[in-house]
Amino acid sequence: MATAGNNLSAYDPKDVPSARDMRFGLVVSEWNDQITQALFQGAFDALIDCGALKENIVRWNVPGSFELVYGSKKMTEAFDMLDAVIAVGSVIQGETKHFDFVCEAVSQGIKDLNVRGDIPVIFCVLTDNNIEQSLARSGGEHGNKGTEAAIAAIKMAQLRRDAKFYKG
Ligand SMILES: Nc1c(NC[C@H](O)[C@H](O)[C@H](O)CO)[nH]c(=O)[nH]c1=O
Ligand SMILES: CC(=O)[C@@H](O)COP(=O)(O)O
Repeated sequence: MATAGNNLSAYDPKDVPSARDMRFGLVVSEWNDQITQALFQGAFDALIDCGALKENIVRWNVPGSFELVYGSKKMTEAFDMLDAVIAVGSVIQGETKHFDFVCEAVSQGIKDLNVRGDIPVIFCVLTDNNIEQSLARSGGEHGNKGTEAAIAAIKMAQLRRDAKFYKG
């Protein structure tokens, strides 16, 4: 099912582990900052709603979504006690094929960080045909992808902890 018909902001706190002792990094693209700021706020508010402390949330900005990969990589290296990183971006189709290359690079790059690294990096990057689709997914009619990303970050942070428990 597509996003349409799903509310990206819908979650039941009872189904989400407590984030009270978790630490999160958010790397936020400055391109389309009206959208990325709304995504950040959705993620931040959801983390707090699930028990995270403000002092345990760190934010870095990068110029564009292409730089989310490097920024997220350096964040995982800079703070070894982080439980998860959320990469926040908004890519909107323009006149050329540049959209395709940026989207491919950032999706593959973040995938690689998850495969090669230990800290989960959540893909909170909108890849839209137009600004209307972006607005609808950053607090509009389809909810906020930042909220969805925060819930994913908490769940993946807990999965990482569980995995370490079983590993011993
Ligand atoms: N067009 C968009 C970009 N383009 C910029 C790239 O992400 C990158 O910063 C530049 O190529 C320099 O390396 N970035 C977005 O996040 N969203 C766009 O719509
Ligand atoms: C995603 C992009 O890089 C794109 O918005 C840039 O616009 P254009 O393809 O018109 O140069």
